[in-house]
Amino acid sequence: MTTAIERWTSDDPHDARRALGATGLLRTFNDAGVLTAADVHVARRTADVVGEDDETVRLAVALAVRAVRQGSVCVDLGGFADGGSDGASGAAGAEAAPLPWPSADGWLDRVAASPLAERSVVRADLGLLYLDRYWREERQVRDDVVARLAAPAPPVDDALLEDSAARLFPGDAYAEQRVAALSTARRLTTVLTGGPGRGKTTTVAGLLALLAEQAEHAGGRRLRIALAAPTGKAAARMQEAVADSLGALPEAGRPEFTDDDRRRLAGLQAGTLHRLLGSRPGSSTRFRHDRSNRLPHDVVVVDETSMVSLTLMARLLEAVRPDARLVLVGDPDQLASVEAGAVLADLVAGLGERGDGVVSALVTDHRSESTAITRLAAAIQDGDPDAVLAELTAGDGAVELVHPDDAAALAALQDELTRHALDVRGLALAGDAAGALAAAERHRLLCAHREGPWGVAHWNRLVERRLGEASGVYLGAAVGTEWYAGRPVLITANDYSLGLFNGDTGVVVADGEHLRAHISGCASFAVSRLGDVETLHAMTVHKSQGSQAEEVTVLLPDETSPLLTRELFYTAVTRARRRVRVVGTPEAVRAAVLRRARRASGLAERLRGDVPVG
Ligand SMILES: Nc1ncnc2c1ncn2[C@@H]1O[C@H](COP(=O)(O)OP(=O)(O)OP(=O)(O)O)[C@@H](O)[C@H]1O
Repeated sequence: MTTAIERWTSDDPHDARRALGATGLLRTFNDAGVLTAADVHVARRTADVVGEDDETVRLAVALAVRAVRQGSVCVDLGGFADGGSDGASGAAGAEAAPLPWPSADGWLDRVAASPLAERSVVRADLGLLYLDRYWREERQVRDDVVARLAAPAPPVDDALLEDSAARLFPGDAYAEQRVAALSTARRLTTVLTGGPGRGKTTTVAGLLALLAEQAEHAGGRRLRIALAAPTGKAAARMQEAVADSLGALPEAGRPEFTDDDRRRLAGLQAGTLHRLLGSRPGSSTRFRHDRSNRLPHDVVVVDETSMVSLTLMARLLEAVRPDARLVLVGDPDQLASVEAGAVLADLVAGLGERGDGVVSALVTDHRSESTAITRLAAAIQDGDPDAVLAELTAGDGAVELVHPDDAAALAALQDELTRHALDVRGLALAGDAAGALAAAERHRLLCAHREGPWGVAHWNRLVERRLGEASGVYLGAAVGTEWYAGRPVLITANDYSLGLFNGDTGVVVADGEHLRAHISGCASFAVSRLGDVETLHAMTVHKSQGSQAEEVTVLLPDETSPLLTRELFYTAVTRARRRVRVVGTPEAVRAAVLRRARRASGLAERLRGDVPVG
């Protein structure tokens, strides 16, 4: 039986992923780099406790643990036995030696009949194998969504709603958003999707004005609105964009927010989902607000929902009041959450086909200055590698493909990166913080990997070395030289005392004898006060989610990299506003377009099942 399953490899006999003392199938699959020590450990411990000796059952449990580690909610054991990919990661590795996969026939049934299932350690459902916690969470999300969809629609004054929608979403130019906003206003639970610049935030701003007006018109108290996002940076961006929309000067053909709208929405603040739900020290999966202590808000809007894991969605759904509106906003084509689940994509897949307005998709691009970038992103979404390659090689200055063996082009890229870094450094040395920040945000170098020749670490070092050579000083990771004027930085952990969020970016700027880090949209800090920072000459595509730059260079790894997926490529390309350069072989481009970052999950199927159409 052939296997094309992602494997780790290591020559180090002491590699921490090797499970000491493992035997039988667990040993074989650990040696082959399919399972890590943690997968094996959990399977062995739980099986030993209940006295389960069947090696194939033990292997199945280890694979379920592995699946969660890789972002899936469950595992399709049949997918392995069929050969081909594991269905979850879709990863490559076809040249590795064949593995002794148990026959798919009866494998899941044996697990279902085992004491491990009896004791609810694992669950077999929908032909999939779950660890108990994820099975519960998936069913809870399904049950809560179904209950919300079956609940009566919130009352609205239709005439007033239509009237105000015409003012807030005027004419043909805003027709798509008007339809979406009206549909959202008339429902308790909705999903609003769209890629970058499709007008999602504009729609949210108008929608909130509509809802606040409705509440006031109904004579009730002021509408309580929660704006939340998975990261602080995304929350800050939403707050800023909504405030910009509300405060925009009157202009013919544009949304017209009145002083009454502004009064009703004054003081609107966005925050992280964790903060909204009430983080509890020592627990990342339980919050202060839950089913017995619901959130007080009448409307809860969540932006960047693609980054929300199954667990967090479960916690959100149990905390939102059953009669409060919930609006989930995001781009289901982007990379999914770091933790297990692909909830937004599942909601869209499970509810989108109903065509009843629960899912509204915004498709018109209002931002990209380049139609070539828009076409490239669309071709990636369509999974059409020929169209993607045609777009990349059409000679449009806005999109470009650079072959990694093209030494001259790579040298030119390095020169350009150095020039860009020198520009930033020049402004930073001169103490021009605003100029340095703007220059730093003009270009982003995005990598799939952290390590290796196409990884963030390598390119950060390379740019620092060249910058140092050009500046005549040593700059870089060594103690005492890591802080320098012009160092672009990425904040990697929330720091509530400083008001800094994971994902914030900035530049180090000279202030007389001292160095200060100026963070975009935030204050400046003595560099000694910053703890969790990384250098940002290059960053991972994952970390770039939720931000855009004028120009983007994407370094694709070779086609065997398991990280190379359509979602990664799409996310990277859509970070660019004006120009995108892809460094990779045509084979890597093809592999990226064709390989889905599929996460095994049963949520879409559960939702497709028996949700009432309302
Ligand atoms: N119907 C429209 N006509 C013209 N311009 C629009 C329209 N809708 C939005 N815009 C403008 O397009 C830009 C992008 O809109 P918006 O920020 O609402 O998109 P978004 O989907 O939230 O983007 P992102 O996900 O990248 O934050 C904004 O400058 C906005 O003012």
